[in-house]
Amino acid sequence: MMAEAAYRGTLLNNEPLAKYTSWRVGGPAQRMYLPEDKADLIAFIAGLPEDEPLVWIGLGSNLLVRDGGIRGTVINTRGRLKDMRLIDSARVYVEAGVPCAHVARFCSDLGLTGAEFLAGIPGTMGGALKMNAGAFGGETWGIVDRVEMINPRGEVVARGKQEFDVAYRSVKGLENEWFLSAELQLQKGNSETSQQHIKALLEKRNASQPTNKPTCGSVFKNPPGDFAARLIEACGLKGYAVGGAVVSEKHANFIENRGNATAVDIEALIEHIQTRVHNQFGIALQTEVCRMGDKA
Ligand SMILES: Cc1cc2nc3c(=O)[nH]c(=O)nc-3n(C[C@H](O)[C@H](O)[C@H](O)COP(=O)(O)OP(=O)(O)OC[C@H]3O[C@@H](n4cnc5c(N)ncnc54)[C@H](O)[C@@H]3O)c2cc1C
Ligand SMILES: NC(=O)C1=CN([C@@H]2O[C@H](COP(=O)(O)OP(=O)(O)OC[C@H]3O[C@@H](n4cnc5c(N)ncnc54)[C@H](OP(=O)(O)O)[C@@H]3O)[C@@H](O)[C@H]2O)C=CC1
Ligand SMILES: C=C(O[C@H]1[C@H](O)[C@@H](CO)O[C@H](OP(=O)(O)OP(=O)(O)OC[C@H]2O[C@@H](n3ccc(=O)[nH]c3=O)[C@H](O)[C@@H]2O)[C@@H]1NC(C)=O)C(=O)O
Repeated sequence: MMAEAAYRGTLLNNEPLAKYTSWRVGGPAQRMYLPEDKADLIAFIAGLPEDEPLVWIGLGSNLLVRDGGIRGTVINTRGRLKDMRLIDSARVYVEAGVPCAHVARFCSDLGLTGAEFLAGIPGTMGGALKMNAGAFGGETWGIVDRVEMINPRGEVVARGKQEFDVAYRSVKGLENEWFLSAELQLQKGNSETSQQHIKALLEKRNASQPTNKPTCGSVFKNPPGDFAARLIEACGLKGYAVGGAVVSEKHANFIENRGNATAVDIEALIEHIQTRVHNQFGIALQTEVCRMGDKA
């Protein structure tokens, strides 16, 4: 590792990850780096051995970290890389650690429209770019113009949207590069209308999803032409539990941690659901949630 004086952020050893994931499960990170700001993160990565395994996390709202934890260095942007500013009339610069909800609010306050759908997505902009997070007809890459990325040598590269192969909850073209920031292209609109839109979307979401429970959102992607939740409910799996992990009674594509779930419980429940849906409907559900780390 590099000399301590060379960076301004915080380096933690053997840091438990459960408190950084919305499911509240996961073993320790061998090392975790909390950068002071973007320049500090670039310097930190440039100073690492090129073969140091790097894993990035934002708000951990789409992560299943296994109980054995993660080897190498976890870059945690939560509460860091949080600059956001208006570039010109309808363009916004946003760093990877900014929560999606803050982007939605910032844009609506400025009378810019297009980012309202981000309001209820409990992740960072970095996670939203990686996942092409979307809701209620909006998708992250629908409002992205260009991004700034970093590679394992600490080199920063500007990339245009056309360099990525973007689809439903999928972004290809990211080999060994991570997001530092994005430039969003919004439309001029009306602040009050945007705020009302956000309110309506949050109400809709709270009515159908267990937003106050520890979950990772939708566990599975929707298969073409159908809904994972419909299939899981039709298999009679609402309320089905493995250890502390249970299929939500409110929304069948959500798995709740009842308080004492382990990653093993959650993975076993995921596999059980896949088997049951496959046996009954012949459909192989694909996970949306990102699984990482070692088994305990
Ligand atoms: C209650 C609830 C509701 C949800 N609703 C939605 C929804 O409506 N729509 C939706 O799409 N998702 C939804 N999600 C899932 C989740 O919020 C999104 O996928 C979100 O974009 C994840 O962001 P994050 O910062 O938490 O990423 P994390 O979970 O921390 O990481 C997710 C992935 O992104 C990678 N990553 C993180 N930061 C970076 C970076 N800077 N550069 C490169 N890779 C990075 C990680 O390595 C990992 O592979 C929901 C989750 C919850 C808990
Ligand atoms: N704690 C739990 O049991 C659950 C947590 N989660 C998710 O886990 C992550 C960590 O939560 P927590 O430890 O409570 O941290 P915080 O409540 O401190 O939230 C961290 C950031 O996430 C934003 N956020 C929190 N909830 C939501 C939401 N429902 N929709 C949009 N943005 C949200 C917050 O925005 P703002 O500053 O505007 O409040 C804040 O910027 C968040 O993504 C949270 O949504 C999901 C389900 C259950
Ligand atoms: C939460 C996420 O994203 C969400 C996003 O918030 C919402 C709103 O746009 O639309 C998707 O959910 P979804 O497809 O389950 O949307 P919903 O409208 O709740 O349900 C779809 C259908 O499934 C049925 N349904 C839903 C829940 C349930 O328990 N049982 C059931 O049968 C509903 O009746 C409806 O006909 C995204 N999920 C996926 C996998 O695409 C996420 O990705 O983590």
